[in-house]
Amino acid sequence: MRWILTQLVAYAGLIVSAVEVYGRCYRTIQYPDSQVNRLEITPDKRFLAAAGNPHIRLFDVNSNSPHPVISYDSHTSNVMAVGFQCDGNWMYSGSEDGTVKIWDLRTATCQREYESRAAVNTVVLHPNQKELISGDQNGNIRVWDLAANSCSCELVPEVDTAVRSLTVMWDGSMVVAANNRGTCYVWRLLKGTQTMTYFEPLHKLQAHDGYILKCLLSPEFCDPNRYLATASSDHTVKIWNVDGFTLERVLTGHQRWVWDCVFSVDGAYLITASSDTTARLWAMSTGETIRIVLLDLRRHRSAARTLRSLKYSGGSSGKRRVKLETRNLNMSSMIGGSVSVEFGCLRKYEVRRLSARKRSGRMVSVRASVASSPNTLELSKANAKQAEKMVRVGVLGASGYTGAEIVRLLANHPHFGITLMTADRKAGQSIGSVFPHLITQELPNMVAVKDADFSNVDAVFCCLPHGTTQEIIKGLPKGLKIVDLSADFRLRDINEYEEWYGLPHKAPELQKEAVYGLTEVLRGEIQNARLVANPGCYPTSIQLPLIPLIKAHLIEPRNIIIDAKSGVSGAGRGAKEAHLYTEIAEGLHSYGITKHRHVPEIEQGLSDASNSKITVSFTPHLMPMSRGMQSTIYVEMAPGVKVDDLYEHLNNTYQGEEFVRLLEKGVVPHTRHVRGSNYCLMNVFQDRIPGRAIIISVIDNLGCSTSHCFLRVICMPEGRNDASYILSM
Ligand SMILES: NC(=O)C1=CN([C@@H]2O[C@H](COP(=O)(O)OP(=O)(O)OC[C@H]3O[C@@H](n4cnc5c(N)ncnc54)[C@H](OP(=O)(O)O)[C@@H]3O)[C@@H](O)[C@H]2O)C=CC1
Ligand SMILES: CC(=O)N[C@@H](CCC(=O)OP(=O)(O)O)C(=O)O
Repeated sequence: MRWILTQLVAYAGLIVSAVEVYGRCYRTIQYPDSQVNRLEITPDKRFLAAAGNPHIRLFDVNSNSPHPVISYDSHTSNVMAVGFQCDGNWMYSGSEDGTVKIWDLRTATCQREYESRAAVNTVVLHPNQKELISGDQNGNIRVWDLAANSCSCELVPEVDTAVRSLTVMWDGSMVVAANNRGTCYVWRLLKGTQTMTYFEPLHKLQAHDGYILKCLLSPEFCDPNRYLATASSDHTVKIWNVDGFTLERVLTGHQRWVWDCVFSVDGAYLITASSDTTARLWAMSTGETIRIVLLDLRRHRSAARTLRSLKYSGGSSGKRRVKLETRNLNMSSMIGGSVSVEFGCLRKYEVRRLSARKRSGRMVSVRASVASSPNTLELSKANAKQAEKMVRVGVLGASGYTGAEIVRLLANHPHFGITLMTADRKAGQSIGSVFPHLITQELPNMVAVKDADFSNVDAVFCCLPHGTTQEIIKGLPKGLKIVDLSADFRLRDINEYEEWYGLPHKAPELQKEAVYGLTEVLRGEIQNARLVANPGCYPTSIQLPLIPLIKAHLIEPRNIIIDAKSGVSGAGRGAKEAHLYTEIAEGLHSYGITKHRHVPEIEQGLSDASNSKITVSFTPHLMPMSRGMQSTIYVEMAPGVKVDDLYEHLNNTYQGEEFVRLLEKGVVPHTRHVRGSNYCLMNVFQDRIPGRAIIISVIDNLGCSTSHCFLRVICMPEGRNDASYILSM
């Protein structure tokens, strides 16, 4: 038997590696400008579709050309689902942009588009080839009747619980939807009178405690036995007997989330793919692992999202089966998300005959190429515990104020493990000895940046002083996702950086790819960025209220006056005379008047919002408090605009945002109310001078700004609070 594993890596760079069962990668295809979420092979096995962001690209399976044959370009966000009509005449896709599309394969034109109104996570084609079924992030399942060209049915099994995966029985008799709460909903599919297919509720199955990332019904050749496989974030895959939905087996062995699974054509095997960087082949008869393939992620440690999906390209598509062409178990691969394993497709009788004749040979071949286990096994005990988590994080500058804050927020997080921490003067020390509140955490000791090993790191928080950061980031492995807390990559114009920071820019090339990490404003761009420049504390508190008001032309872009105050921790932990207790306590003072380094950052963000150059008067003050920040902003309203309009607009803008809150009218935000939190609280008041308004915005400089783009998402409510979402941020 020969398998092909195809592996996709989520971030820029490598995407598809095809791996034979012998463990040898025989082809790698680059998809340099996006992550890849899903792969699928055409029914004729000639082309591989890779769903990225926001495009889908088709590669010739049998060619060595690194270039796609064609690109499908009209989605505007991550494409999460892709598949083909059984004759390969058209392709369907579903995207986080909230649409399901149908494409003419040859001309790459979008023939139809259906609005789902929420990010689409999964789409399947009914075996009748006439209905698409989609599942979305808000928990809706919709049936799109292709003949009527409309949505013929809408089901909401659990409100606001993301539908992660859908699967239809090969004969079109049943559909299963799996969700983020570990629940499967099963419907019997009946021929409808008004609509093509009628969904009759059949069963509700609490399959896992964690998320179900993939559910899959067994193929035709498995009959009369029928199984449902569910792959979960709890590291297991469960096999359910569809007859009564009793638990048949629990497949244990993966060390991290299991993203995908696929049955062999005869249903005798299951292949699973996990973020532990392995794919496993399981015998359905015993539930044992026959083979583990280590997917080569050495260069792509950041790709926890990598091993998303396995798919089996052979077999039937219901009654209208795809052309069956191979006699032995050759596979034309396909994938979804990241990994695809493929067996060839055989007629039913051929499978039976072959499995009887060749099974032993197949087993030998499989056993012979068991791969070694991942590097995580070599880690120390503390590290190993952290490395088991979904995303492995390195904190550079963990002995500083912001670094410690990130360690505090991540140390007990279910999906994030801290596998590396660095310090400068404190290199060699434990985090508990520097910050005793972290003494109970099992974390690795801090090391100097030059001694850091990034082989078990997926993402890095760089909490180093500005000026030191550019060169350090330049030297980091290219596959890492980086959130830089310093100011070193915030200014697009490097001349401005040099002018305001008085330093030469040492990584102009990297500057071009850096994305400014103000989540509420630039979430889409941040999702695709490798290097995110976390906003400064003052700019965070100022831009969050002003950007929406400027964009909506509710305030004048001139005469903006900002009076801002910061706690002393804003200056970092390094010893400076100006920050001694005796210099700070019992008084306040202004600093950086007209020349504070945050001015160009604030003006950059506001100018982008207005599409014209905005200048501001900004004066920061140091307050005798350890943490907290207030910006009091005086603005001129546009003609005819009232304070209530500003209020309503901010209210609407931030309604869906967890961490930005507009207080009740008249309520004054206090820095004490946000201490230790991620929140930005704001309010808007009428000035006594007609036509002017006063905006007050408070944050915790160490909480809100430190953690702005990344941690805000980590702390998102259920549904978005998962590592895959964060890695795609
Ligand atoms: N404080 C705040 O409110 C905010 C700060 N920021 C930015 O975040 C970054 C970190 O700030 P903060 O945590 O306050 O700073 P700290 O001074 O508290 O910490 C700096 C960290 O960097 C390490 N470090 C210092 N110099 C070097 C060097 N040359 N090479 C390698 N490591 C070094 C220090 O190690 P050691 O302790 O061993 O010397 C320490 O771990 C800064 O760029 C800051 O501008 C961003 C948002 C808010
Ligand atoms: C009190 C104090 O000194 N604050 C710092 C800013 C702190 C901050 O968070 O700015 P960055 O994110 O750019 O480091 C200052 O005024 O320079």
